Amino acid sequence: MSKNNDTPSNTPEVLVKVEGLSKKFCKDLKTSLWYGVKDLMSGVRGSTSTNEHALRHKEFWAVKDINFELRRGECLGLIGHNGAGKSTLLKILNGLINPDAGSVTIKGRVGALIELGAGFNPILSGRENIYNNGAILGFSRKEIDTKLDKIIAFSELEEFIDMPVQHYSSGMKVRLGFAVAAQMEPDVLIIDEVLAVGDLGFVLKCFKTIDTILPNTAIIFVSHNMPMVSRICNQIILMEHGCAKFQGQEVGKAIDLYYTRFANNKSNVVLDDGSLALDKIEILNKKNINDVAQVEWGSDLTMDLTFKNNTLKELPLFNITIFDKEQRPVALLEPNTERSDITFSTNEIQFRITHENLQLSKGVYSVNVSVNNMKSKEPYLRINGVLDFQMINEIETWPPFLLEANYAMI
Ligand SMILES: Nc1ncnc2c1ncn2[C@@H]1O[C@H](COP(=O)(O)OP(=O)(O)OP(=O)(O)O)[C@@H](O)[C@H]1O
Repeated sequence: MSKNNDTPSNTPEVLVKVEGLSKKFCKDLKTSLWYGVKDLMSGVRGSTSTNEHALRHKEFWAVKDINFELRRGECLGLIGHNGAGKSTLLKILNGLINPDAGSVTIKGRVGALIELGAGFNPILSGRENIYNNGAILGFSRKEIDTKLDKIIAFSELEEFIDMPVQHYSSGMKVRLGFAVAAQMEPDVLIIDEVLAVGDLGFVLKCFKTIDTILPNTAIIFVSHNMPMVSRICNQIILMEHGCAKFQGQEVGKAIDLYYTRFANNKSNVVLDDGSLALDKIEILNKKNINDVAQVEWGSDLTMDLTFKNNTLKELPLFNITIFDKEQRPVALLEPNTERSDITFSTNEIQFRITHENLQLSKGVYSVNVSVNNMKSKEPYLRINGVLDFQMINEIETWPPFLLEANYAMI
């Protein structure tokens, strides 16, 4: 199949077209087998006893009415909670399972990296599996011969290439799988979460390869790793219980929605020696929507904190850290000193903390508070996730800060 097979208008051709795709599963094996027998019998009789769009007792939609088109040069990210239906959708696309409704049209060769080790014969060596997989992709033995060295070199498995794949580690299987899938120059490349088990060096190499092949390939990428998704995808489907909850090219918006689903206001006391207890923490200049405090980009972040003082005789040190949605610390609010304006009594400790012009980029953040002895740094109290807040801004960005900038002629 030609790689420069563009439509006359010069828009890259559509390589994947998915229309009304749905797949239902049954929660119970016995019932599922019984439905299977019933369907088989009605198939033999030539009647259709079931409506493919209806659910029977104990059935549920693993994938429900998914529609999209993907062109050469585009990368679709599939994100969503565990069990949302991402892998099922990929398996339908790869022809591993049949849908109950809808259709899939794929043009060209499909390279897939779906389940770890799937597609490999465990008793065959890495080298033999390369030939097997190449043949499945439609390459002749001669064509595979010409690509073999490149595939082995990419996988960095030279030493182990004649060992049975069943003795490979998870990372080694992924290396071999990705090397075959990518080096065979597929028209459509399907990648499931499997990249997560590769080491950093290999993942970086995979990204570089994806960048190289993307102009000629349509890629479908499933991941829970949002930095990876934002790095390579130009469109997203956020799946929830089989359905597309969000679909479009606003990658940042989809990622934001994904994170909001996991935001919770449950705090977690990880250390408490009883010296003091947090009574109240509140963001002041916020808009409250759906229980999540919203802070406008560029406005001040002001929080009031009140602690019940049980035994402390001297002002402690307060560390307030802001974490992003991946639980990476992104900022520490400058700790207090002995001279800071803090109400300190034998019953209560109270203060207002302000950071002016907060320029964290759009997204959900959480706040951790730790309290230590001012001099010895001995810990009294540490609470993770005391509150969540959402930065709001029109500009979608992935980097943690969106810094105000002035432009001038020079
Ligand atoms: N063969 C099957 N029989 C019955 N139920 C299945 C089968 N395969 C998947 N499911 C169910 O379908 C739903 C979707 O599963 P799927 O593996 O597609 O989710 P996912 O979004 O890929 O999840 P994860 O993020 O955990 O990989 C789940 O409830 C799962 O239990």
